[in-house]
Amino acid sequence: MSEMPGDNTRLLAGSREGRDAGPRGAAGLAESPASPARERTTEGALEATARERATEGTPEATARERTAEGAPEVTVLERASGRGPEVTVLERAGGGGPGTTAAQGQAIVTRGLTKRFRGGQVAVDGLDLAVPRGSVFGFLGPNGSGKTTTIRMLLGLVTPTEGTWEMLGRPMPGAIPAVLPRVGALVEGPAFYPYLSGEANLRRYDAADPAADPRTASRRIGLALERVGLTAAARKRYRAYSLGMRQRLAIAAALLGPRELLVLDEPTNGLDPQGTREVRALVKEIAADGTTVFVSSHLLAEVEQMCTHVGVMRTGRLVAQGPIDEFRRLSAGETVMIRVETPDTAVAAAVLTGLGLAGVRTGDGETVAELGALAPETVTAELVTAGVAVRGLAVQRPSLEDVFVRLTGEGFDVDG
Ligand SMILES: Nc1ncnc2c1ncn2[C@@H]1O[C@H](COP(=O)(O)OP(=O)(O)OP(=O)(O)O)[C@@H](O)[C@H]1O
Repeated sequence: MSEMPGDNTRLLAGSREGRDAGPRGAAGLAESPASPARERTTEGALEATARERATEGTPEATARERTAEGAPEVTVLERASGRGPEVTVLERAGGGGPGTTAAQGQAIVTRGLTKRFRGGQVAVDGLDLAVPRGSVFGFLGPNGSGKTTTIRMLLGLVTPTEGTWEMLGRPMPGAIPAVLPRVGALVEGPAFYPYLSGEANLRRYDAADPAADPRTASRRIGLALERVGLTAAARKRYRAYSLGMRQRLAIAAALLGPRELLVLDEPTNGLDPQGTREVRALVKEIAADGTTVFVSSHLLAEVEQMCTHVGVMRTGRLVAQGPIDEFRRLSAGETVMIRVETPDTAVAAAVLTGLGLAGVRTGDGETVAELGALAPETVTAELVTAGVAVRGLAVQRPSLEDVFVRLTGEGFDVDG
């Protein structure tokens, strides 16, 4: 999505006025604006802040969960309100104590990054992002939640209204000339010529980069094609490429040169299932080579498959962030339910209550309870012994999506 011409937002630090500057025309940012207050936990732990987004005056409940022995602690402060809590689960930026700047362990750090478009639309609101080096960071959020705008700010294509950011340990946008050559990006797909081969297209692309040495172009292009698995199809015309091959060529264009960070905006959007699989596999391969990958998506399933870390956006705000394993651990700690399908709902309820299960309730042809530590086979045996006609029995374990919905109040597309 491109910025409106004449956007005259300005940097808080006042280093630039008026129009956005291109990547090479950017001036330095000064001090970071104050970040929102945030509950601190111990070194390496997750941090959490909760903000009320429901009605005033509701009682505040505090829940502290220790997920596992020695595991990072997640503090969830929530208001007992009708809607889900708004929780920011933030991993502390790379081991830095108070007073340290963005740690070298982070590929991207933002503080209070905000974009307000002309007309007042706040596309990104006070973003505090921490993307560890070596991670595959899934930037997850529904359409319109501010992912593209964030990526464009990170790359210096759109000027933030407020906030600061660092990439590869350097303050931006001042360090853009030094940093961007080490960053590959795919924001809007590059336009390729249909009648030229993949290789010839990359050659044109490479030639347009003033920083690229023409004497080493062939080597760069060969390596990029090899990296995305298109060496054999290098001389085929672009129009004969499948959707997946086309997207892999676009990623090759972002990989012309050694990159420490690859930024991909919805790289599987519009692809067929085969193309989607190819791109996901490629992302994993690139990450396995040591490149940090920051990839946006509106599909939770995709982020789950590809990513080691996740940041969740909703209406311009980052509502949860951390290693995907931590979210998995949270989901493992959630209540497992048992659902018994039976015409004998009252007897079944009595059996489950007798077994000490909590939250027993009956519905139309079913009895439901929290399974707790009991084995489902124990429950089944007791039901049968009591003469309950069991037509079906299901154990419902919460999914990662359940955790995200609880944390963010937001559902995600789960197809693909
Ligand atoms: N140039 C612009 N001028 C005004 N509003 C804009 C501009 N670009 C984006 N927006 C608005 O900012 C919000 C966030 O858009 P953005 O494209 O960043 O979201 P997204 O999460 O990437 O969604 P999508 O995947 O649909 O692009 C949207 O409401 C969008 O309409």
